[in-house]
Amino acid sequence: MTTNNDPREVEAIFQRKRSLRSKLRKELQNMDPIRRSEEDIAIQSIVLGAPWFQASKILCAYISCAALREVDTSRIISEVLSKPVEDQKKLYVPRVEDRNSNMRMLRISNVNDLTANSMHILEPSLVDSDGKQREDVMEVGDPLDLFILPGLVFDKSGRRLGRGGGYYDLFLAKYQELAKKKKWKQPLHVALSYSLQIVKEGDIAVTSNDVPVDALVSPAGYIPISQVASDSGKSRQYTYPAMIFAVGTYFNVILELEHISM
Ligand SMILES: Nc1nc2c(c(=O)[nH]1)N(C=O)[C@@H](CNc1ccc(C(=O)N[C@@H](CCC(=O)O)C(=O)O)cc1)CN2
Ligand SMILES: Nc1ncnc2c1ncn2[C@@H]1O[C@H](COP(=O)(O)OP(=O)(O)OP(=O)(O)O)[C@@H](O)[C@H]1O
Repeated sequence: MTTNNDPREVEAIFQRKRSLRSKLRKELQNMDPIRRSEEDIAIQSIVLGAPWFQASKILCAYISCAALREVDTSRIISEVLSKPVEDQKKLYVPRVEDRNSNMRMLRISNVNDLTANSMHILEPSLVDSDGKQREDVMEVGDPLDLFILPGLVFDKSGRRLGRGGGYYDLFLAKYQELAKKKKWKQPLHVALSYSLQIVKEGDIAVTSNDVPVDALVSPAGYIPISQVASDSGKSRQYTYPAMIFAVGTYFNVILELEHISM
């Protein structure tokens, strides 16, 4: 991350971002639809099978918009919502508040909770079907485990370029503050990306507001970037004390058995 205060430098970065965004928008529009749907299936299968997804209890995900050529999340969303409410992961999805980059993440427990907004993206209403105020992720007493993030362009150092609204960067910054204040572990930030959306390092210009991701999921697999992401990718995590305990228990059992057979 760079701290840029010089307005000319910031303007140059915004210009580079705008031109990269328009290049990628075109490439996504031209992507072969069969390839796109194959990649949608591959990416979502990787997420659904991942230990960090399966273990997550509270997560935020985006509701994909086909017209924007976003990686499909419908299988992930329906998998979460297919469980009875009492066994369901708590799922929070974006709702745009205003034009000043403010969005909230509200809980849904059913796909019928969503209606299209002015940008044709499905969003939750403020109140649920019982007239109750929807739960906001910023007001949940427990830490979020996972963010499943959209974006237009990514690189393998964790840089992410969104659609230019700044909604996610602002929201992620606010959530990071909250987690820090509460002394919670930060949630894993995972972005979903078609293969053509990953560009070489150095191509994405960033400012100090851009929040990096921990990992990418592309059709080629899970791409961990941060140390937590590498650890989260392992299906079983043994800490040293746990290993010593396991080995100790093994020898105790052997000794007990020998004792019995004597
Ligand atoms: N599925 C999804 N939901 C989301 C986001 C997102 O990126 N994806 N957002 C993440 O911020 C917020 C909404 N922000 C958005 C920002 C721009 C556009 C959009 O239609 N952009 C057009 C270009 C508009 C223009 O510049 O004239 C485009 O990208 O083609 C949509 C949503 C909250 N919800
Ligand atoms: N933490 C923040 N606080 C205030 N403004 C912010 C913050 N993050 C981003 N913004 C503003 O949002 C606008 C767009 O930012 P940027 O180009 O980084 O968006 P993006 O990464 O494409 O979008 P998004 O974060 O929604 O995916 C900029 O004007 C930027 O100043």
